[in-house]
Amino acid sequence: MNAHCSGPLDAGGPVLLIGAGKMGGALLDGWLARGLDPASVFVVDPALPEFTAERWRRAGVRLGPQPGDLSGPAAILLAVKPQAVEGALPAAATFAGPDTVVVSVLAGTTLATLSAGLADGQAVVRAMPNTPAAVGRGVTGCVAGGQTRPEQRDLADRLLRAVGDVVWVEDEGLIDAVTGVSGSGPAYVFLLVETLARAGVAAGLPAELAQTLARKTVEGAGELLARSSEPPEILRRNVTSPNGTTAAALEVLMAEDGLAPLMERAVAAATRRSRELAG
Ligand SMILES: NC(=O)C1=CN([C@@H]2O[C@H](COP(=O)(O)OP(=O)(O)OC[C@H]3O[C@@H](n4cnc5c(N)ncnc54)[C@H](O)[C@@H]3O)[C@@H](O)[C@H]2O)C=CC1
Ligand SMILES: O=C(O)[C@@H]1CCC=N1
Repeated sequence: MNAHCSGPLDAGGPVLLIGAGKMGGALLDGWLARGLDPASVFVVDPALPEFTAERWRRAGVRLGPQPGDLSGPAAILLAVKPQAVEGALPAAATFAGPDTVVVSVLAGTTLATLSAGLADGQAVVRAMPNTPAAVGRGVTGCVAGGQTRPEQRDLADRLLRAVGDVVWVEDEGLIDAVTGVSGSGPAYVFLLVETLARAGVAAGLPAELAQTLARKTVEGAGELLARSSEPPEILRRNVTSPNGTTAAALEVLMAEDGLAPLMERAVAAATRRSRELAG
């Protein structure tokens, strides 16, 4: 697993995180878990919960740096909500130096928007991670701006790889669909747990038992998928006895109006929303 590559994570210089909520916080925890020197990590976030701030402060992370405390970090990781980009980009521009790579995880925020708020020629990477990053099992799709040098792209890759796998695309237009599949994807899986549990209740199970069964089923299936070299289709077939119970369920799920068109519509909606956010 890439998140567990050998040797402590080395960014070759300070790293500034702007926005340390769910996604930024997961990245920061991943960096610390991978051995990045906490004294080289700076965080700007005006609304951190005190217990989170205290945990990072105690780890040695430096919170709320002023421009004089840090100039030209190796990387700036931007992880505010897309709607807050206009407030956060000036801060990034203030701290960035000519060799800083600015890595954004903001949904629907294009390389052009990022570049417009930064100095001419600033290296920029647009990335789309997902929340399993919080347990080192994320997957991030990225695209690098034209001004980004190979070593800056490598640094972005190392920082994102600290929390899971990383894939690069050359065409920025693909990032909207990456968002629709893997950025938002964990929510679809959690909804599956919720709806499977509800269906269990409808089939006669007590609610708590249905929730346990649904949750453990998705956890176990995910782990089996992770550990198996078989494609999901084979793992599905392994559950399905001819004329058995699974076949009966799959007849519903794989019908013309079953899960496939529903998932296609859901991913298309997320992809479309990512494009809308880009304006
Ligand atoms: N949550 C998810 O599943 C994923 C989120 N993303 C992207 O990550 C970004 C952050 O999302 P979440 O972490 O879910 O949101 P969040 O609300 O948990 O975190 C955002 C953080 O930014 C801080 N913030 C707001 N304005 C700021 C400013 N001007 N300067 C510094 N910090 C500021 C807030 O206090 C907050 O802690 C979004 O752009 C989202 O599109 C990307 C992939 C997955
Ligand atoms: O819902 C969102 O907009 C963000 C981006 C991908 C996951 N969460």
